Formats: sequence, structure tokens, C-alpha cells
Amino acid sequence: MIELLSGHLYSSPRVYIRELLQNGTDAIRARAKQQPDFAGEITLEVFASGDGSRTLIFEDNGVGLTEAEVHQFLAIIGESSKRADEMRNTDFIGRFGIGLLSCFVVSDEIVVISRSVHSDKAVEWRGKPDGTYTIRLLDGEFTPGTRIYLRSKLGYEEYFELATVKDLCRHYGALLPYPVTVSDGSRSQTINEGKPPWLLPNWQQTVSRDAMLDYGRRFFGENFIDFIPLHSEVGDVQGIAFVLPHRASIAAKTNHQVYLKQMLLSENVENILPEWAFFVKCIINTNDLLPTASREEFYEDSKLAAVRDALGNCLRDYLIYLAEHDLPRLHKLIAIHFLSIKALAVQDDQLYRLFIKWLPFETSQGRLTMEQILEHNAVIRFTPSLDEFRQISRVSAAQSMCVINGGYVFDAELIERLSDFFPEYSVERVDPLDITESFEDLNTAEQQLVFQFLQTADAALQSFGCKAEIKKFLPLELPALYSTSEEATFLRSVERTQEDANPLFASVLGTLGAAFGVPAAHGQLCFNFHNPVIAKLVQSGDPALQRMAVEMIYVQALLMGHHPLNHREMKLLNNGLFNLIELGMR
Ligand SMILES: Nc1ncnc2c1ncn2[C@@H]1O[C@H](COP(=O)(O)OP(=O)(O)OP(=O)(O)O)[C@@H](O)[C@H]1O
Repeated sequence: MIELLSGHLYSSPRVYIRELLQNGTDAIRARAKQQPDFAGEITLEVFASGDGSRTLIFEDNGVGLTEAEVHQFLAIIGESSKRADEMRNTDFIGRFGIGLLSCFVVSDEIVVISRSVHSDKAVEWRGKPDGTYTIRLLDGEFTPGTRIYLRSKLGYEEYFELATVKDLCRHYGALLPYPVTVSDGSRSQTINEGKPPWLLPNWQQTVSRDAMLDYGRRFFGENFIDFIPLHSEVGDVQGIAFVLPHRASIAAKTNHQVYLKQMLLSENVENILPEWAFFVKCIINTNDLLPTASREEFYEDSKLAAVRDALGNCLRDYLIYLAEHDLPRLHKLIAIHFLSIKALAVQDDQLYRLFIKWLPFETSQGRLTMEQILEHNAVIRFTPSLDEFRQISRVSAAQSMCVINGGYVFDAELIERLSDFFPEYSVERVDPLDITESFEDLNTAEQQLVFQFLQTADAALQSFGCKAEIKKFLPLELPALYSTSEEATFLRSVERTQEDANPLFASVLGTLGAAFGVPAAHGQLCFNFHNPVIAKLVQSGDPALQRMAVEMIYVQALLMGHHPLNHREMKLLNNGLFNLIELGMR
């Protein structure tokens, strides 16, 4: 049991300090319940033991243990004095009766000397990792409280160094309401001076904004742009959310620093805020959530869910407050954290209505806010994927058509919901092939002029599953536009994979392609009649030159639309350049 618990439950030997601090704090709380004016304190002293090992003496002036309690609570794994108490979930951190075993990770013996407030005699308990122990009553004067002696195991001396113990005490105990002092006999330091501002009563009236941001800077080492008070009655939660000064990605988990009854539970708690809240980093204290036995996270229960909702509401209220009272600050926040707000607006109608007009979108006319888009367009056009947007963004920009790239996360969903909130606007999904259909056709004379060129181009492109077209469109400098549908893009990728796959998989892919009914031509290369290169090619009437140029323009158009090239297409570009050079040399 001891090996299982001490060796496998805890993420690092460092947690032995956490468990000692926790027990000391619980003992002080138990004593303070009986003697309300009593001033609790905890000290830790480290020194070298002479044989290369190091010793730590942990001491608290808490409630202590009687001989009978030592028999019951120290000697039996899983027994805890804290469970029997009717206050268990509000006062004490411990409850499993296994925390002390973490000391066996760093030490081969635990010696506890304790005097209970209910007894005159002190008792000594010596426990070994094999489960054996001795108990004896001690003569002499002892004040109530508990002292725990640990001697480092070989290889674990670093966890008993003054600097390490200080760091660990600060790490786990910085918010503890009782002074925690660490010393090596000559130097001593109290690691938790003063309460953090957000745990002071009425701090929102008495602590300045600058002081709070300064606290955030010292605590997390970042220059946050703002802070949001957090509060939840369920779970008795208080905290601060600091607004990150840089963009956070939805995939990168922000790790919040979470305290349970003012002891650090973990720096990696993810599930205490809603998923969309990745624009803040929090420091939170809860007095009433249940930790798991490893004490590194909370049970995912309905109480935790209610806390998550309540804290989400604090953040939401802050955003609404900014929208109604502090637009400059809101714009600063949106400039960095629009992704978080988009994630929230997708699932929250009130916030959608409030924020959508300020949110930025990538469009064929550059980055615009929805307000700017709505101002000039009655029909809101978008492509659902980035690939489709790339195919047509230049052309639609040249025709002064605003098309939004809906390929980024949340954007298509937000755009599709626009007409629910603003019925005067209609929303249209744009297909790249529709765009080419809207180009101006050639007149009969022009059609005759290009007839031979078009035939040559069609023949050159046939083996690439592409059809040639020629129309008039803007911008002039664009010689051709490759467009394709979503299914065709999929088929192109099937073909490309087939090239690299082994014969069996290639034939599976072939069947898949056939099942989709591969059209003879699944892409279209639309030449621009207005473009000088195309005009010259049409004029030349030289089929060999035309074919070579068409192949190169085809590859160029694919690259501009960010379509991956297959082997044959890659070869086209090299061959084309080679032939051009040869032609020039001739
Ligand atoms: N410093 C202390 N002062 C008084 N009693 C203590 C102290 N440390 C341990 N104990 C007693 O030993 C028991 C077992 O401690 P242990 O740390 O193993 O478990 P716990 O704190 O009860 O629960 P958890 O495993 O959740 O921490 C406690 O319930 C308490 O009665």
C-alpha cells in the first residue's frame, strides 16, 4: 500500500512539502476552532546531518495528537481525523488519510512528536515504509503542536536544501493565512508576508487598478492589460482573471493557478473556466470543491460545472460592461483576443448581438470588421474554406466584391447566423466556379479569334483533368484563374495520394474516386482575355509555344490558389522553363 501510494500517486517528490504544510494548516484550523484568538504558525528548519544526508524539521502549533489519535490516525493508512468532523468540507484540506505517506518518497522514516491540546504528555511515533512503527510517551515539557523529523533518502538530498524548501513553501503556501518560516539555523525567512490584495475584504473599493496589475506582473511575470474579479457562491470561490497581453491560441491550454483553502492545488487546472476563456490567466481560491486524492485536480462533478458557469458569467459580464461603458478598452481587447470573443459569440446570442459588429474578418478587401462589411454590402458573401477563399480572393477584390474567408475557426458559423440577427442582410456561400460564371463572355468575333488557342489549351490540360475557358475579367495582370469545387479538390488530393501509395491502397483510392463519380474534368482554367500575355499567345498562333505557355500558366494558377502540385504538374514547370531557354537560344 505504502509503495503504491507514495511511489505512484504523486507527480513529484516535491509534494511532500505540500502535504506537510496542509497537515500543519489543518491542525492550526482545528485549534483555532477551539481557541478563536490563537495565532497559528509553521516553521521548517533544514540542516546537514553529517553523514551526507540532510534533515528537515517541520513544526506547527496546531491542535496536536493524543496517544490514542496517533494509534488511530498515523498508524492506519486511510484513517483521517478530518473526515469525522462535521465541518470536513469547509474547514480542512485533508480527508483521505494518505498525505503523510508522501514523505516516504524522500525519507526512509517519519518521526512525529506531537502534544495534543487535550493532553499533558507528548507522544513520539516512528513509522517505516514497511508499515511497522513504534510509539512512546515522552517525558519533559512540550507545548501543544506537532513536530515532524525527516532525514533525506540517498539521492533526495536536494529536496532538503534551504533554497528548494523555501521555493516549495512559497510555491504551495504563498497564500496561507498563517506565517510559514523557513530557516537553516542561521538564516530564516517568512515566505508569505501579507494577504494577496484580492483576498482582502472590500478590495475592489480599496485596491487600485495599478496595484492589481502590479500584483499580476509579480505573480505571473507578465504585463497583463486588465483584470477581472471572479466570484462564485457555489464552491465558495474568489479569484482574479488577468487578461493576457498577447494572443492565445484555442489549442494552447492556459494553466490557471488554483488554490484550495489557500493552499496551492495545481498550476495546471484547466477545467475550472469555460473553454472559450482562453484570453485570461487566473489565480483562484476555492474553499469548497473536492480535490482528487493526488490533490492535483478537482473531481469533475456538478459543483465544478456550476463553478465553471459562474466564473464564465463573471468574464461575460465584464465584456458586456466594456461594450456598454468602455469602448476604447474593449477595442484594445478585441484587437488581441477576438478569437475568444468569437468562440463565445458562437454560443451566446446576447454576446453575438453585442460584439459581432466589432469582430474582424479576413475578406477579399483586407481585414474588415463586420460593421465595415455590413456598411457596404447588402449580400454577405463567404467561402467556407480557406482553399476556396484563396482561389477567388484576388479576382473578387478586383471586381470590388467583398468575400469573407470563412475558413478560420468560428468564422463560417458566425457569418451563417448573421441573417438571424440582422434579417435585412442575406448571406451567400460563394463557390469559386460561380465566380468564373459571372465573368464577361467574349463576343462572336473575339470567340473566333481565340478558337484555335482554346483548342490547343484544352488539349494540353486534358490529361490534368482540367478544362480551358476564356473570359474577360479583372485584375488585368492575372493571366488565368484556376477554380474547382470542394469535391474536385478532394479528388485532386486522392489522385496525389494514389501516386505515393502502395498498389493495394492506390486501388482502394481509385475505387473511392470512382464512387464519387470522377468527372472527366474536375477543374477549370479560365484565361483572362484582357491579360497581355494571353493576348500575345492568342496572336502567336504557334501551337507548340501556346501549349508550353498554357502548361506554365496552369502551374502558376495552381500555385496562386495554394493547390498542392502532383508529380506531373511539378515536372511541367521545369520542362517549360527548359523549353523556353532552348527556344531563346535558337
Ligand atoms: N501536523 C499534524 N498535526 C496534527 N495531526 C496530524 C498532523 N499531520 C497528520 N496528522 C494526523 O494524521 C492523519 C493522517 O494524515 P494524512 O496527511 O496522512 O491524511 P489527511 O491529512 O487526513 O488526509 P489527506 O490524505 O487527504 O491529506 C490526519 O488526519 C491527522 O489526524
